[in-house]
Amino acid sequence: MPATPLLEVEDLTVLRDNSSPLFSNLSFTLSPGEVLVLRGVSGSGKSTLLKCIADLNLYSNGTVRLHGKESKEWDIPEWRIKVAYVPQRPSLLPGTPLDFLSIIRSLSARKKAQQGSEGAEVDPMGLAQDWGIDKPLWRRDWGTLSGGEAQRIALAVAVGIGGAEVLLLDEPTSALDAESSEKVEKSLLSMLPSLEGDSRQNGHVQRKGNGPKALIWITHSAEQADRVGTRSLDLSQH
Ligand SMILES: Nc1ncnc2c1ncn2[C@@H]1O[C@H](COP(=O)(O)OP(=O)(O)OP(=O)(O)O)[C@@H](O)[C@H]1O
Repeated sequence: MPATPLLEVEDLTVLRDNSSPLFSNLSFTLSPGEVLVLRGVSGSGKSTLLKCIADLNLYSNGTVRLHGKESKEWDIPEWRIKVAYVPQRPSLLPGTPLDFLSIIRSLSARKKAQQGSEGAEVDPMGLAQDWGIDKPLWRRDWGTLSGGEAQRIALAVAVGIGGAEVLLLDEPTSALDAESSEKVEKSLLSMLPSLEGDSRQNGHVQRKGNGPKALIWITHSAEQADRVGTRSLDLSQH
């Protein structure tokens, strides 16, 4: 019997307001170590697909499973942590990044206490600092941060609180310069587990396996898609 996939999307259909499908009967699976790059013209439904997977958007048909279980079989905080959506514009969040980190930490601490698990953790503030974010920025309102600062902080929180198995990245480096973007790419890839028996795993990055197990990554850059992806899906064709 084949092993249960890490993430499984089956026959997912989302309708537009006028009832025509945005995409229909979309199916794929994701294994540990994979980076699925989502491509497609603007408006083809890439963000909507990530939000459906994160259970933040309704869909008219289909199933999403993590380790063989649908979101309703997990409790919601657990699903939010394990299948974490990192928005394209985190600067729309209320309060400061530090407030946000405390809320997420209390949710995940409660969960871990219930499960008695520790889980590998990367310090979000340390990680963000590696990406050029000084500590005082965590005390500023999201709305006062630049797009690139907010993106790096939101990513560091998603990775750093631990427990995220699939990270859903909505153009995570769209506001960054090329150098910062490649730094973020390398550290995200380095946290993945290795993809067994597969040569498409961004060979130059040493994998430590201390972070999320797999990524789904929206990008409009063909170069970035080549650098990070082990596989790609073009939503314009669905
Ligand atoms: N809440 C909503 N209500 C109605 N329509 C929506 C909603 N969210 C998204 N849409 C529409 O669904 C379509 C897909 O949007 P989505 O943001 O998923 O596209 P995308 O491929 O991520 O685009 P981009 O590359 O521009 O970010 C668009 O036509 C958008 O206007």
